[in-house]
Amino acid sequence: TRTSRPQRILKAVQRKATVGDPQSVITAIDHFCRHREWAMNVGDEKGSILDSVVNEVSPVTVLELGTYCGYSTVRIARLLPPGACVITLEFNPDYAAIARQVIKWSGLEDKVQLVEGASGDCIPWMKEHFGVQAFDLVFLDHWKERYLPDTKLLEECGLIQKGTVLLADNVICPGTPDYLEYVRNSPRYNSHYYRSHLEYTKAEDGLEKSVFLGY
Ligand SMILES: Nc1ncnc2c1ncn2CCCCCNC(=O)c1cc(-c2ccc(F)cc2)cc(O)c1O
Ligand SMILES: [Mg+2]
Repeated sequence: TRTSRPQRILKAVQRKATVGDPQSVITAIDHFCRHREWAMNVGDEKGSILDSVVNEVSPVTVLELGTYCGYSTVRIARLLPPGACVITLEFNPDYAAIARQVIKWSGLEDKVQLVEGASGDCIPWMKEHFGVQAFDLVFLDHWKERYLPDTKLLEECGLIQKGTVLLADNVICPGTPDYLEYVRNSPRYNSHYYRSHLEYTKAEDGLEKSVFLGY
């Protein structure tokens, strides 16, 4: 097919959503992915859980690993008060280009910093480049085998401090067994599993919320 799936998702947003209305962007993507073409957005069911965690934490600085088309970036940014922001890392330049347009359509570009690069390369530069002290919330939604090494990297870089909340997508499907084992058995995390479903399907999946307790 001539266009990519992310390009078709952007088209659905431009056709169905209202500029400056984040909820209409979210609704347009969910409708397209439920009725036209499945895509790996966190989706509406897990997205509601994400919303509740964002509201509970009311973070000032958020890190998102894995932007894709910007669906969860918009979900997070729309709930942030003025002065708060989400830094989102995307490895794939084609995905990043689409995400920038989706975020712009939602009118949330002032609350979002999209960085193109691999998590392992970018995380060590976070403090220096973005003046981040520590993240209040980290949403993990990138390569599933990178969840654990990147969590350890965030700890080593001092970007996770007492009270930082990690929220991980896909801990069942596709699954992140080594990450789950780590956060559930570490004395330095308090973990809770929010049972849900893989976006737009009946398959089980869920989000794991882990609060860092400090050293
Ligand atoms: N900054 C960075 N650093 C490292 N990797 C980076 C990155 N930025 C991007 N990536 C590379 C991530 C590529 C996408 C990751 N997400 C996934 O792979 C994913 C897959 C499914 C899925 C489930 C069942 C199926 F049958 C098929 C697929 C569902 C999901 O919700 C998923 O999030
Ligand atoms: Mg995911």
